[in-house]
Amino acid sequence: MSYGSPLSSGARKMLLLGSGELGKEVIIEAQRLGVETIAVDRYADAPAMQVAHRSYVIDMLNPEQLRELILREKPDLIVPEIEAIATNTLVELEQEGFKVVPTARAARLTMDREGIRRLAAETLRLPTASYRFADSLEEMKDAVMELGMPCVIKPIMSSSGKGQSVCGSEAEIASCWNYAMEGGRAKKKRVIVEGFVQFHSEITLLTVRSVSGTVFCEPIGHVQKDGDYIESWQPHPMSEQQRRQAEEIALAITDALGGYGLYGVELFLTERGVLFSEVSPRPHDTGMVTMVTQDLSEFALHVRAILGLPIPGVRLLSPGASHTLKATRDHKDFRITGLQQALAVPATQVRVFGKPETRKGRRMAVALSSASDTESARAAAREAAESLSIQYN
Ligand SMILES: Nc1ncnc2c1ncn2[C@@H]1O[C@H](COP(=O)(O)OP(=O)(O)OP(=O)(O)O)[C@@H](O)[C@H]1O
Ligand SMILES: NCC(=O)N[C@@H]1O[C@H](COP(=O)([O-])[O-])[C@@H](O)[C@H]1O
Ligand SMILES: [Mg+2]
Repeated sequence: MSYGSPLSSGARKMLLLGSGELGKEVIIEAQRLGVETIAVDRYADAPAMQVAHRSYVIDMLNPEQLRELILREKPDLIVPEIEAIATNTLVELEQEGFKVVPTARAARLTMDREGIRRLAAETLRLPTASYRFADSLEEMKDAVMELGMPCVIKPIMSSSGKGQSVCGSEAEIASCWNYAMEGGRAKKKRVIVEGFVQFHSEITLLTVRSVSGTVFCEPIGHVQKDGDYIESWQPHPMSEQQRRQAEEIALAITDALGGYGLYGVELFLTERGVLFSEVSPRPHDTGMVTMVTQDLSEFALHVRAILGLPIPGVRLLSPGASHTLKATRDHKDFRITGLQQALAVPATQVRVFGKPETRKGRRMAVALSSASDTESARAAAREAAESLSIQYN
């Protein structure tokens, strides 16, 4: 394989659909290999746009706008960075000869919770939480009564916990439905109701499919609040049996989705074994920790894999942890403070995403620490993240 310099006629062009903090790191890694990068999102000045060669603001859920841009740019690689994309258009474009990462089908199936859950639980027979789908408050009531409480209600199209709630009593059913309707991103009024899993811990198993075969990273443990991640660490201690089950599940789901790229397989570790939760066909937020733990971060691995380059192995260089900084209100005029104190914590780095606006609960930065053990790394990353704050003017 050979290609010219970025912006020359022989350049290898990567177009990223979604331009958040994860995409920003993907673009940086692609540029390190001399790839021309184009960032796309629904709003201007998104993090990845700030480091790409050029960028576009479009409604990525609009099939015409998406097709028009891709035909204009003719990228060598189309790299979905979020779920909210007109994925049927990606399927068509793939049939027309474009390369969608890892595959257009993987993007389509993971775009909504129903596609991936039915593939995992019904086709592949992987163990998951019990679940039902519902299209109205009435149907949801029946599903909740059938599965029992507590249960978890999620819009079928949402991410980072948006519109997700735990229903603990009959009196809460209507407010859970309303919350899901507000938090879902598409017009679809459909929810998944899941039995509440009493897990000991939950992990992300980063799984890379490349020309060299499938490679697993060390498991990443994480803590979520309101459906969104707060801290993660690597490696997470697991028994031999748990590790075997986790890898079997990850191999089954990633083989079924196919293509080259890095997948984030989310799993619950429970008394009755390892359960599949969901999978991202792209770098995972909890995997930002790999920027300080591995020789190749999850972003470097994704880029290598999708370019068709070899990945002979991944080395964990040190235990490490990440801890997020989240905004507490919606604002346009703000400053991030506390870097002085945060970076005084030994073996610690910070990524400030550069998002143009805050929203309540929006992730704005992350602290990353390495240490001789994960507990010390967690304490350091927490201390650094808690030193940071957002000053709203
Ligand atoms: N059935 C369940 N039982 C118990 N906890 C759950 C269940 N489903 C989800 N959770 C909790 O909520 C978190 C977020 O859920 P999920 O991953 O389905 O949402 P998401 O919006 O897709 O998040 P993201 O986009 O960040 O991956 C999980 O990591 C877990 O902590
Ligand atoms: N759990 C998925 C996830 O973390 N996705 C990351 O968050 C961005 C959206 O952030 P925003 O909502 O703050 O714009 C996405 O673009 C991606 O980088
Ligand atoms: Mg998740």
